[in-house]
Amino acid sequence: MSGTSPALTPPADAVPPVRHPDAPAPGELLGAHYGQCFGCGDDQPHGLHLQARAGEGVSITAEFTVRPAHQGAPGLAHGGVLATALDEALGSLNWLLRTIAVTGRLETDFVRPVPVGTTLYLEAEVTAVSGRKIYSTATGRLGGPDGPVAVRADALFVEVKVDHFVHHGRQEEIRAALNDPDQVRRARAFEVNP
Ligand SMILES: CCCCCCCCCCCCCC(=O)SCCNC(=O)CCNC(=O)[C@H](O)C(C)(C)COP(=O)(O)OP(=O)(O)OC[C@H]1O[C@@H](n2cnc3c(N)ncnc32)[C@H](O)[C@@H]1OP(=O)(O)O
Repeated sequence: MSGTSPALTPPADAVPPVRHPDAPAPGELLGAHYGQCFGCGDDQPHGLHLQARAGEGVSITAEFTVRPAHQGAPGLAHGGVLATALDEALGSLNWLLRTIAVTGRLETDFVRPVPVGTTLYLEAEVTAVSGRKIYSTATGRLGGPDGPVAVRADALFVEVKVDHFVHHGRQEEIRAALNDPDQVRRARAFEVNP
């Protein structure tokens, strides 16, 4: 069974997404938005270490290899881990729009079991934008970019200001992120919609 709930159907006044002129070129790695991010952070030992690559338009590709630490059932990936990989892939799209946004809603279909050792080939794209609301969709395929779909997700991200993190996050991490010597990562986190 699959389908998208009405909350994830763009309204009639939604417009196609516009790739930012300074977005990374197709084929370029996006890099992490925050070193400690569970989805993409290089400095996060427990993380998924997802590396997204810019595609055409407002799309990305990424690969995620399921490790023993990601199991739910014996030998199979935990669904929550797969949803995290999809969430991260979808979240990375916002860098191509140069918008900071957080996941408001994420609907996931688990179509096939994903064994440990498998590499999931993820593709994600923004489909529409309506004010602060960003609609996007993603798939994860087994064995290669043209392999069978194992997971898919539709999402609504909501644009926020940097204040969102300053108000809700812990001061020590915010300060560390502001002082990050990696200028691109700092720009991704804080300078896109002052
Ligand atoms: C320190 C480093 C910084 C890093 C920066 C990069 C960060 C990247 C991180 C990436 C990590 C990976 C990604 C992650 O894991 S992001 C982490 C997981 N997500 C969150 O923590 C978000 C928590 N939620 C919120 O903060 C608020 O609820 C938000 C900000 C989402 C909205 O509250 P806000 O008060 O601002 O706005 P609003 O309530 O007026 O809503 C606005 C519009 O949106 C519509 N709507 C809202 N929710 C839903 C829903 N569930 N279904 C359907 N629609 C929904 C709503 O109807 C309205 O529509 P309309 O009436 O206008 O038509």
